[in-house]
Amino acid sequence: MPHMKGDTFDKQKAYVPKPEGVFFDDGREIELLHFVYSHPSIAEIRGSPTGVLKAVDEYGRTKNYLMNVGDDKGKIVTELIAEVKPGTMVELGGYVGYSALLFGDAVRRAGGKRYFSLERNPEFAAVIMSLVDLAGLSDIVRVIVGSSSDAIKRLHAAGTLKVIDLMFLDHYKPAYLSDLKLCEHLELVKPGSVVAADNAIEPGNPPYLEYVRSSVEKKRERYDKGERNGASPSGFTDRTKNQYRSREGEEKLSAEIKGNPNLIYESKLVNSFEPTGVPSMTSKSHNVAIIGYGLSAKVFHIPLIAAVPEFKLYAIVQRSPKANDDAEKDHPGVKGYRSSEEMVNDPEVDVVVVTSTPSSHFELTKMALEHGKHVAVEKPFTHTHQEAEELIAIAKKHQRLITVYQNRRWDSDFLTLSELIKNKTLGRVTEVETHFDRHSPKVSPGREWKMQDIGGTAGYDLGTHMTDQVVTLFGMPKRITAFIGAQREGRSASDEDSCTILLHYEGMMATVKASVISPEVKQLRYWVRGDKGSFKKFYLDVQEDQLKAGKRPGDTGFGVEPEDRHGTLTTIEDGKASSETFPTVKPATYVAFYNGLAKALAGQGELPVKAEEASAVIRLIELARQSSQTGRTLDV
Ligand SMILES: C[S@@+](CC[C@H](N)C(=O)[O-])C[C@H]1O[C@@H](n2cnc3c(N)ncnc32)[C@H](O)[C@@H]1O
Repeated sequence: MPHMKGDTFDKQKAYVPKPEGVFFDDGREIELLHFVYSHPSIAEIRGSPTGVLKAVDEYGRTKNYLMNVGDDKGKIVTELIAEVKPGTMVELGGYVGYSALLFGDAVRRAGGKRYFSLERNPEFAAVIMSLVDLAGLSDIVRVIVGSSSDAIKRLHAAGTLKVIDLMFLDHYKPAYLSDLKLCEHLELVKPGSVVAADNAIEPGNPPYLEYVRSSVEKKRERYDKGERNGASPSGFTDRTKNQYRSREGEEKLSAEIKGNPNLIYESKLVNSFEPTGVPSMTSKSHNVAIIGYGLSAKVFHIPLIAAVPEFKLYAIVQRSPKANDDAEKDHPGVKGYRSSEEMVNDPEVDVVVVTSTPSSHFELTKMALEHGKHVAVEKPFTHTHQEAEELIAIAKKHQRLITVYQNRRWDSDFLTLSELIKNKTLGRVTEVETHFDRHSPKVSPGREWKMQDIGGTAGYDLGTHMTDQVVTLFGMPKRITAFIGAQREGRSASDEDSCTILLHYEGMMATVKASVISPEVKQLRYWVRGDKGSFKKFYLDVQEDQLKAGKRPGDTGFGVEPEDRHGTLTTIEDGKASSETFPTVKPATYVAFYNGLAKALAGQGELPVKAEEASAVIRLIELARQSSQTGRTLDV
């Protein structure tokens, strides 16, 4: 798409700024008609869509603000029209006809037949008709007066509208999703249809964006549950919700419609400018800088960031690139920094992702926060929980967000287990075993150097993942007993490579286990028992291996566990046990972490992992190591 961040706006064509209070329906629309019809060049304007548009722009520049799509954003859609060549195009929300003139003309030039402009306000609709007539576009543009959902139903029932090749959504924000689902339901929007939505990011339309970006599986799950459009819109400000209320009354959404969950949307965000010169959409896109260019950056963070449209990989800090390992070569166009100090002074950086060695997390995170950046820290958050608390305080002071990449909260088998526990299938849980075992009896320095300066891999690496999962499900334990040591031959006990951590709860014990000596055909992952059932699961989540093999979020099968790896659910009825394979849920995938962060940055949700939660986990790891060193059970 042509208009990306960095493009400039031609100030000469700027409309007058949008006023804080009333900005439409105060007589300006009729005044616009008089302005156009009494224009000195009316003779040349007649019959010319471009001429009428020019006159409308002149009014917006010299008289009053108009909520038109404008020249810049308009270009994105006219280019789309030239590409898609729609036979039939529909716009929801016509206002004074700017988009109808611009796009109706483009549809005609691309060989299309019909442009429907749906406008709820009859006075605005009359303005559109008048300008369309003046521009000589009456043969192609039809203005339909009424609320979009009623109009769509009527056009469909009359057989006038059979398919929508291209749809432009620019009306009542909460109706974007309900009207899209209505069009899916009536099979007006079907495979091959293209939908362009204005203001999806700014001022924002989270329900719509979430829907078009959801997987078919997720949509189907909701559909099967009977989820319909909410009659009362959520996720919008009152100003947006009530925008047209005073004149038009309450907007009625077609709440009975469930849509077609089987459609797959390819979703793209495009940055541009409002006709006033205010950037549209760009303001909420965040430049990300990654500190460190090792496995974690390459395998996890970079592909996941690339999957979230609100983020742009902007810079990578790599201290010493090598001929065969050079971030700048691997990512042309991304800024390369040799030092984090230099990077944090770059005002373009919005979010810093810290993937360097764990012992450096504290200092680098502190520095980034103090330079006004939001920070996502790779796990383990810090070495000590005092450090973690200090970072939380610094983030608060600077009003920045801080989160920790505890990605295993989005392991598909963990989400499956969470479901089983939440819906009480297992009854009252009495024992949890969570394992991260492998058979690697030889020391492999490549894997472990990263953790050596904070005491080996066991507690801080695998321990933090698994403890975080347990705490996410059950909260903080009351006491802790641990054995953390070395299983590999010839290692001193302080070279921790394995751990058994017992987390004591009221009436429940959780065992967190990481072993490096575990000769098995298939490794145990979870064994969770309750008074109604038990869940046993082998194998690890597939995402890490898939990412390492080059598979990317959005690729077919990403995150999906093969059926022969699914877990077993055993339940008891009348004292008799029976077992069945229990399907692993379809994954939210690790992208959920960055999607959550984007939402939190937009003020539309909580952080995906709260730093306080990650700090509590570090505290448990510290206690576990202390318990192991002293041979005692410790209170938490
Ligand atoms: C942002 S303006 C449209 C601007 C227009 N597309 C352009 O670029 O020239 C939004 C319009 O949607 C109309 N509208 C709001 N809710 C509507 C609904 N449910 N059905 C049809 N039109 C609606 C408003 O009356 C307003 O004129």
